[in-house]
Amino acid sequence: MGIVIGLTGGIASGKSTVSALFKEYDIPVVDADVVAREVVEPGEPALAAIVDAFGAEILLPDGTLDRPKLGSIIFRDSGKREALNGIVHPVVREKMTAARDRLKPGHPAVVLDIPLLFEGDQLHLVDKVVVVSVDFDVQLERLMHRNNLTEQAALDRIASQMPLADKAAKADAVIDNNGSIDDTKEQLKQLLTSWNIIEGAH
Ligand SMILES: CC(C)(COP(=O)(O)OP(=O)(O)OC[C@H]1O[C@@H](n2cnc3c(N)ncnc32)[C@H](O)[C@@H]1O)[C@@H](O)C(=O)NCCC(=O)NCCS
Ligand SMILES: Nc1ncnc2c1ncn2[C@@H]1O[C@H](COP(=O)(O)OP(=O)(O)OP(=O)(O)O)[C@@H](O)[C@H]1O
Repeated sequence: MGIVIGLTGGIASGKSTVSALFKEYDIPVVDADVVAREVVEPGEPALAAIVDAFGAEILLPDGTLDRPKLGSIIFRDSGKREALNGIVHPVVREKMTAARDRLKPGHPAVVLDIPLLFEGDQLHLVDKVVVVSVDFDVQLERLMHRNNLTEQAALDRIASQMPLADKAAKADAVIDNNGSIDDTKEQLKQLLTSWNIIEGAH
């Protein structure tokens, strides 16, 4: 029976980057962001609930969710963010739990990549928590660059989450992703070795 690792961090701190490194060890990763996209596809009940709460103008002409528009609303307004979370999170949690239970028996470790693991009180889903951490200025720079955001929009997104340092303080292990990908890869290898998930020579 595999150990369930909760992978979290701040927005753009490098969770997807570290997820890809876990996969190199054949450790399966279930990504909450991917699940959260699936549950709002056209025809899904969560999309209908979002339209009820935010109006039909939250849809693109083809009936799919206008993600940049919804993001520009909810990252600036905590009440609206809570309304969206209340619609999407229960469905995501149910699907993450099912994926975890399906994968756990066949693998030495399973990773649940959950950005809001702490904020959403989802610690009960996992056995250990790994936080991917970066300094604030690196996070801001990478976020602005990756999402092509203004500084203010990037600051709003960062402020909508628990401070990364608080997450790091609560983690079982912290991966420092300020340096190169190779530095990060080496830290993951050390961690998986010390938790007896891989052998040192791997
Ligand atoms: C607001 C939405 C439409 C914006 O979509 P967009 O494509 O721009 O961003 P994406 O989904 O790729 O998320 C990027 C990152 O934003 C952060 N984030 C997303 N939603 C939230 C939220 N509700 N609160 C705080 N941070 C969030 C996470 O770090 C996530 O990794 C989308 O993020 C969404 O539907 N969010 C609600 C669901 C959710 O909480 N997802 C996070 C994991 S369950
Ligand atoms: N060690 C690194 N050196 C340079 N760039 C990096 C490094 N790690 C990640 N990045 C870049 O920083 C950005 C954020 O990384 P990534 O997408 O992995 O973060 P994330 O935590 O998964 O983000 P989100 O919370 O939005 O899902 C990406 O553009 C990625 O290519």
